[in-house]
Amino acid sequence: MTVVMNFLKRSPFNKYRFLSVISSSRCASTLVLGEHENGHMKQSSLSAIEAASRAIGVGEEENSISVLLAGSGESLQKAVSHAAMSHPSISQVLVADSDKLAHPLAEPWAALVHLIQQSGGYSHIIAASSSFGKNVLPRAASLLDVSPITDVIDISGPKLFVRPIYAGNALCTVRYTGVNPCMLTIRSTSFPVSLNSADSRSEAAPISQVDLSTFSEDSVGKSRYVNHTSQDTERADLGSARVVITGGRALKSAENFQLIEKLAAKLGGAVGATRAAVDAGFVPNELQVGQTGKIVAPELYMAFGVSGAIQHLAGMRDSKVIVAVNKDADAPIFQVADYGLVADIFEAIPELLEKLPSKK
Ligand SMILES: Cc1cc2nc3c(=O)[nH]c(=O)nc-3n(C[C@H](O)[C@H](O)[C@H](O)COP(=O)(O)OP(=O)(O)OC[C@H]3O[C@@H](n4cnc5c(N)ncnc54)[C@H](O)[C@@H]3O)c2cc1C
Repeated sequence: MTVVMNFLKRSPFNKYRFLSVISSSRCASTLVLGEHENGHMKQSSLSAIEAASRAIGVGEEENSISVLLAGSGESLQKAVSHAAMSHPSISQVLVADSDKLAHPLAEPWAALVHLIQQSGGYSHIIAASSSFGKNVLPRAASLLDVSPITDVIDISGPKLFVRPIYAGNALCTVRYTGVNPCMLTIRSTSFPVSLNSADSRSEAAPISQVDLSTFSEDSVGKSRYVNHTSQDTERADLGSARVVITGGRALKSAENFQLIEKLAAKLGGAVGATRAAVDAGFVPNELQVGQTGKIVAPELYMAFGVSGAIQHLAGMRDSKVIVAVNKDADAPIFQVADYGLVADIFEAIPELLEKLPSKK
């Protein structure tokens, strides 16, 4: 289905651009899968709306964007009110209110998307490349018998998308030539929502209830909700933080990793970790940055005792300013760093903690 057509060299990270063909059609009507927590639509879903509004509508006369929220109870109602005011491009908010959808489980959600597509006939369905989106979208695509395009970082036209391949060492341009809907997951770091466009509506978008009378029960009960743990809300969210302070295996223990946490607190940033640090049990898995962890692109990324393995770089190389501290002058992290310090982290971090002013 995917045909590689040409190769273009890309600098400075030795990336290559491929053009491959998957398929095409005209008018855009987009369904965005909205994730919500504590009565708020998540920032990553706002990025999915931003992606839909910025790019899918290119060259189209009209691009209507419907945002789908599912769940039950007060939290859903609050999230719906938030979503309806959250972005100027939203045409309507669709609400699927049912106990069967109380938790964001992939199987009932995929069945819901299938049901809505039957009546809505959307040209595009978009979700953020979060655990939720990566879980739901391929299942829904399978029910709709289309091939999804994942991890999109740029949209050149309604059916023309750019996505990284080979751990971010190459970029692939994909043309979708399949039938509707064209289904995408997008990297939220590539579609930041500007403060001007968020919260800039004077009136709430219309809200419609989804008719669930034909919702299939078959999908319910295939997976079971156990519990939900959420990151410490005091700390900046790793996926959207402006500053990320990351520690590697060199920290040696969970106790020493507190140096990274103290520095992050001082700079008002989020804590990140390499897979080696996670595997060694210094910090939980949710802090892992990289190919198999979170993708981040903060204003400032500081890496302490991180070698710069290709799988780690895949998750942070798009950061605006990269600072690396490593005692090995030949560590690969220095090849992507804007500022590098060859030093022992157990000397450098305490000195930084002492000399840096605290964030107000
Ligand atoms: C399929 C696959 C997926 C993967 N996904 C990820 C991923 O998502 N994220 C990820 O991070 N990794 C991932 N990895 C693992 C990756 O290949 C590396 O093993 C890992 O990133 C290394 O972590 P590290 O830099 O902390 O450790 P190391 O490679 O051991 O590097 C430690 C560094 O610390 C330096 N150092 C040691 N002591 C000090 C000191 N006192 N002061 C200063 N510097 C010091 C050393 O010079 C060295 O450069 C993946 C691997 C595979 C195979």
